[in-house]
Amino acid sequence: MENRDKSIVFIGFMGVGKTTIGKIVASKLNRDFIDIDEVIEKEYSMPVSEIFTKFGEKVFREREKSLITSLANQQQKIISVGGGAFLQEEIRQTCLGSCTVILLDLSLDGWKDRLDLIIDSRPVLKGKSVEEMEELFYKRQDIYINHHLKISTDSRDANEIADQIIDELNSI
Ligand SMILES: Nc1ncnc2c1ncn2[C@@H]1O[C@H](COP(=O)(O)OP(=O)(O)O)[C@@H](O)[C@H]1O
Ligand SMILES: O=C(O)C1=C[C@@H](OP(=O)(O)O)[C@@H](O)[C@H](O)C1
Ligand SMILES: [Mg+2]
Repeated sequence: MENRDKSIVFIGFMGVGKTTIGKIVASKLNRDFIDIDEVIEKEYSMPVSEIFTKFGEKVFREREKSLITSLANQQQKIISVGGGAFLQEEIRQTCLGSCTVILLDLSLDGWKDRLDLIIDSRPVLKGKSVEEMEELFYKRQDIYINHHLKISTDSRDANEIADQIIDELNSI
């Protein structure tokens, strides 16, 4: 598949802006946008946090895997996956092999400034101390190492970041 036909997959830690920026990039490129969490929430008619409590994380992870692996081969989609999706080897391999994977990067300090916005809706953060969240933040960076393009999002608004992504996509 030509690079320009490949779907784009946004990865990165929860709260970096995958959903927000993916949506803007899709709209600017006039492409379909798929947020995996939103699809699963619609299927279950409940937020991810409730899916975790009622059905367990394993059920969520299985659905996340089947959706991503079936969408990754489609052309020209813009897909935002949850921050934990790349924990699964099969998801990583499929996305890296078939799509352009863009890592949205954010410093720990930048991330902490956003914590209030996400704390109530991310079950993985529930009940964790700041130290435990920091540990998770650094541990998760290992799964994001493999990507095709990395974009820093510190102190920049989502629209500006989306424009940079579109510029950089033209040069790969
Ligand atoms: N570049 C940005 N600057 C400031 N706030 C942002 C930026 N990108 C996203 N946000 C805000 O951060 C929160 C998490 O964004 P979201 O797109 O849901 O992240 P993710 O999908 O990576 O978890 C939202 O409240 C969103 O409005
Ligand atoms: O990192 C994770 O394990 C998760 C991230 C969330 O998505 P965002 O990265 O969009 O917040 C969502 O999939 C779920 O709460 C689990
Ligand atoms: Mg999201």
